[in-house]
Amino acid sequence: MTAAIIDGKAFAEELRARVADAVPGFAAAAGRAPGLAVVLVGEDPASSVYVRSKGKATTAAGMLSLEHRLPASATENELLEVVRLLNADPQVDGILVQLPLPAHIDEAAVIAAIDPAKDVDGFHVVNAGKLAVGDRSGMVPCTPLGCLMLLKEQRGDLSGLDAVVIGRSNIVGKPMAQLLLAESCTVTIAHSRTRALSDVVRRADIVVAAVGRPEMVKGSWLREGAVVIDVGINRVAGAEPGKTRLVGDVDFADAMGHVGAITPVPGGVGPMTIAVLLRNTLVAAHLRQGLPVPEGI
Ligand SMILES: Nc1nc2c(c(=O)[nH]1)N[C@@H](CN(C=O)c1ccc(C(=O)N[C@@H](CCC(=O)O)C(=O)O)cc1)CN2
Repeated sequence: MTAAIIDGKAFAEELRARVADAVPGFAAAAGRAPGLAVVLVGEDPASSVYVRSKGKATTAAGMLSLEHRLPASATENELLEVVRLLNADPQVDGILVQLPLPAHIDEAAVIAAIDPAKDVDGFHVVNAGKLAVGDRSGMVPCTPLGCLMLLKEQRGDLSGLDAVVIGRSNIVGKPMAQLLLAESCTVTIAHSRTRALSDVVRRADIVVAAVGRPEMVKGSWLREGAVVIDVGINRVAGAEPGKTRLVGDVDFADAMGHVGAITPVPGGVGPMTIAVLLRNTLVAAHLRQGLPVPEGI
C-alpha cells in the first residue's frame, strides 16, 4: 500500500485565501481591519521565525499586525502589563503570547491574564472549558483545529472511528482529543506511561502523534489504511556534517508502506497552525463586533 500524502501547505494556503477574502467585509462593517498582536519574550531562534511568519501572514491577509518584543530578562509583571494593555486596546482582536516563555515566567499566569475573547490561541481555561463541554462559542487551539480540518478533508465523516492521540499537552493532545470526541470518534489519549503503546496505536483508524520524539512511531505500529497526522517538528542531524533536517514523530518512510494517508514534516500540520491563527483572529473580530461569523472559514 502506498499512502496518500496530505498536503497541509496547500490546504493552509486555501484557508488563508478564504480568510483574506472575508477581511474586506469585516472592515466595511466595523470601520477597521481585524487586529492581531503577537508577543515574543527573548530571542529563541525558532520562536523568532514563527513570530515573523505570523506577522507577514497577518499583513498579507489584510489584517493589522502588532508585534511586541521583550528581552529574555523581562519580568512576569512586565509581560502581564503588556497583556493588560492589549486587552484594553480596541483595535486588537487577537492576542498571542509565543510559547515557550523563559523559565522564570509562569506560563499559566500569563495565559490566564489574556481576555478569553481575544485568546486566539484558545489556551485560556475559559476556552479550554468551553471545548470540553461542547460549547462552540470559544476559541479553539490552532494546531489541533488545523489537524481536524485536514482529517475531515481526507476522511469526511469521522463518526465511530477509533482515534489515538499520542501526547497529552494542553496545547495539542488534550484539545485534539476533545475535538475528535466532538466528532463522535472513540478516543484514546496515549502518553509516556502508556503500556504496550504500539498495540494501542495499532487499533486506531486515526493517529495523531504529538510527543516531540523524532520518528518514534514506526510503520509496524500502524493499522493498514490508517490516517496519520504528524504534529512533531523535530530538528535532527542531517546526512552531511553540520547540516540538520526536520522530521516528525512518525517514521515517515516506514509508515508510507502501511497507512492510507499521512501528513509530511515539513509541509503538513505546521502551515495549518498559522492559517488557523488568522481564521481565529477573524472569528474573534466578528464576535467582538457582534457581527455574524462568515461561512466557510
Ligand atoms: N502561542 C503559541 N506558541 C506556540 C504555538 C502556538 O500555536 N501558539 N505553536 C508552536 C510553534 N508554531 C507557532 O507558533 C509553529 C510551528 C511550526 C510551524 C510551521 O509552519 N512549520 C513548518 C516548518 C518550519 C521550519 O522549517 O522550521 C512545517 O511544519 O512545515 C508554524 C508555526 C510552538 N509555540
